[in-house]
Amino acid sequence: MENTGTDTLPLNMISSEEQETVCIFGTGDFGRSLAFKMLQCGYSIVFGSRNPRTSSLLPSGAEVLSYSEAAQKSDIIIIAVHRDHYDFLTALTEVLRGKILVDVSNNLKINQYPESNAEYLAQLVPGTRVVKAFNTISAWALQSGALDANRQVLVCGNDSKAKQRVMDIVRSLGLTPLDQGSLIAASDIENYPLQLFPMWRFPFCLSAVLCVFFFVYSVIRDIIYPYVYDKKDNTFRLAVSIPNRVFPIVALMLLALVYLPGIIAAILQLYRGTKYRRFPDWLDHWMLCRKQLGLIALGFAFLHVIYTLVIPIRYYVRWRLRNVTVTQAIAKKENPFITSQAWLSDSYLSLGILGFFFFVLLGITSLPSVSNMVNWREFRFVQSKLGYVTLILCTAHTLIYGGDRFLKPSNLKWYLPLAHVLALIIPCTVLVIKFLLILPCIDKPLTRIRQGWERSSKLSK
Ligand SMILES: NC(=O)C1=CN([C@@H]2O[C@H](COP(=O)(O)OP(=O)(O)OC[C@H]3O[C@@H](n4cnc5c(N)ncnc54)[C@H](OP(=O)(O)O)[C@@H]3O)[C@@H](O)[C@H]2O)C=CC1
Ligand SMILES: [Cu+2]
Repeated sequence: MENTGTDTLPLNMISSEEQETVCIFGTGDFGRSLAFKMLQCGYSIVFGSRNPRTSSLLPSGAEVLSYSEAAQKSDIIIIAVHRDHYDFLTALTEVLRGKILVDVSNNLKINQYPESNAEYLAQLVPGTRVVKAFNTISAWALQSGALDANRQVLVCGNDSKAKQRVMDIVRSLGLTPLDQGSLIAASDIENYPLQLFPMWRFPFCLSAVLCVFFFVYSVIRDIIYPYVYDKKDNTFRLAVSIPNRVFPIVALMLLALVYLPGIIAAILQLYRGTKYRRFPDWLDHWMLCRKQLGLIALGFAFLHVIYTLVIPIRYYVRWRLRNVTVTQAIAKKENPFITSQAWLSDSYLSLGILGFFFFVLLGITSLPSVSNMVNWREFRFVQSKLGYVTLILCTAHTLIYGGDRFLKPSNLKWYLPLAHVLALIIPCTVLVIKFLLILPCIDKPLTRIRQGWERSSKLSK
């Protein structure tokens, strides 16, 4: 078989007038979209197809040949065919020898096959240089030019020259290649487009479960209980009062859960006496999604703030205020001003405002554009110190609110403060243990473990 002249020249030796020819196998959606884009960027395209004839669907300017004819036109061949149909390539082994095959395929499920599609292709057609690329870009995005969402093309392959050439093509299409290493990375790259918010799943599920639990609890307490015992219709509370009880509780619990894994990890390290042992998988995963947990908590805190701001304009609140005033006027009674009450109410509001302020600051510093501007130590300082300040303020806010509302002797019924007690268990535990951990008698051995002292002293023995 004879090769045409250009395909053996490296990219940088081709003069600017001469277009690089790239071959695309498969005239389906993806093959066409990629060809369209590449033609725009000055490549010349040869399609390989089972029935080579030009159709109106294909971009003009592209040649369509049979698979084996097309393969001879270029030393880069993009395989825009589904993995299930790769078999025909075995018959082309001789034509394809030494060429770069670009595997763009995706699967329908995560880990659908024992080996990645790219590794399978490399086994199927020995003597070729397989590079995985383009699978993270959709045909639609290529054609519509709507590439602001995801411009990143993950690339991997065992042959570094081949990989480099594919990355050059990616770059010339206005996309950003990201070198992921050897072909072993292909299975991760293939799973990537199939994942649905992997880091968000646990935080979402957890917050949904917490919301439902506290919502049901509040409905029983504020609506069903008064109805059964006093025949009072409190259903209007479903709209504002109950959400405004559920959201702050969930926000506080999630914020505490951001700091709980760090504490569990510290206890584990203290117990094991070394940092050189892997944490259990659940703890690892929990540590990795702390940022997502924190951002969801911030979302709930936002909702709590907004719901709280509308309290004065609620019909029920205005009605009660007027009613109490009128009743007192008729009875010629006056409410004494209780300074301790004023203190309690003002301090819990102030703690809430400050807690929210630090919470927002925490959220802002976790944005990549901000965290890129601080070094690791500064980032740790902000996320840890500021985080604990936020947690302390929000816990104190809830504590005073709960105490003020529910621990008055007249209100003290077992079912009343349960939600607040539950909400406070985790934050208080986290804060108490954190306080113990910074005591010198515990902090010193922990620091030694974290600096790897135990290991070096063991090694020197
Ligand atoms: N569509 C997308 O958005 C994306 C697709 N991909 C990947 O690109 C590859 C192609 O996808 P797409 O273009 O959407 O798929 P299509 O079904 O639209 O096209 C597949 C092409 O494969 C060729 N083919 C070769 N052998 C066979 C066979 N035995 N049966 C059927 N077709 C065969 C056909 O071309 P011909 O008739 O010319 O021989 C056909 O047009 C897939 O591996 C996919 O995972 C990756 C990222 C995004
Ligand atoms: Cu509050």
